[in-house]
Amino acid sequence: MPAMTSASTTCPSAALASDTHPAPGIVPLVHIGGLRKRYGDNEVLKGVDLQVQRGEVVSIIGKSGSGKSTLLRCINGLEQYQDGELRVHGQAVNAGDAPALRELRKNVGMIFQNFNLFPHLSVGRNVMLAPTLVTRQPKDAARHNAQRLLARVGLAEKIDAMPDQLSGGQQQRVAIARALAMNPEILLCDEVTSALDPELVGEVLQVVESLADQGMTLIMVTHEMGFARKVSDRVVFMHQGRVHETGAPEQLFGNPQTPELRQFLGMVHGGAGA
Ligand SMILES: Nc1ncnc2c1ncn2[C@@H]1O[C@H](COP(=O)(O)OP(=O)(O)OP(=O)(O)O)[C@@H](O)[C@H]1O
Repeated sequence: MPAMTSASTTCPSAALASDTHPAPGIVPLVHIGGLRKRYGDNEVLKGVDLQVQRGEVVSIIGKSGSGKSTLLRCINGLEQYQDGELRVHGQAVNAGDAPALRELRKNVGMIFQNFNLFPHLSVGRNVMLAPTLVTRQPKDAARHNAQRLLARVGLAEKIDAMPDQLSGGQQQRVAIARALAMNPEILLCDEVTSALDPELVGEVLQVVESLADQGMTLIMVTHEMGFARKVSDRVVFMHQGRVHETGAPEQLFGNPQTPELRQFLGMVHGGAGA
């Protein structure tokens, strides 16, 4: 994980909402500028700016309804946006362009709150599905790859089990293995522990942390403040559809600059150590 610094939390003004600027010549893996997204009359993203560098671990926090999931879904092309720039790997993300989306999904994996495994397919077939369908990987190679990925999430022996034979934590770990099957450069994690019983949260966070340690670029929406503080290079606080404050975890949690962030941290876990 590269050490990221942010000027944003040192300047308590409009700069709070601005993002870290990469050194000249370094193209961010994800570039988001002035992104706007509406559902009908409800403008959910009101000009989001965010740059994510290769290998960076970014956590997005904020109140319910602040637009966190919508932002992730835009990055993965699951939602159309109305205005602004959104580029992954230098390529514009356009939810209406099916061939471009197929390419995007090879680079960007996503894990959802509710696992979204195919219930009628075995664990192994769930993991093999995208490589065999999208990149026409031969079945033997895909199964070998699935075995390797399931071992990585501690579930090698479950390759022939059905999803309903697994606990929620195990299902989520299969979902992570499935997301890794296309060898993505970026993993988007949308509240991946929210649907789990508390005793199953740790095993999933451990897998996510190991991916972070291995250099995976991660953008995570999370309500696990302690986890965000521990694994992130940078934390982004969203408020009312904008990036309101951003910075290194120790800055953001330890020295919040805006009343909105102070209030939010006060609401969750008594401030996650803030
Ligand atoms: N498919 C949709 N159609 C219409 N409105 C939507 C849709 N998805 C989200 N919204 C609205 O967009 C706003 C932001 O939702 P979003 O899920 O992005 O927030 P969030 O910050 O991720 O919240 P939470 O922490 O509760 O998941 C909310 O007002 C929500 O009702």
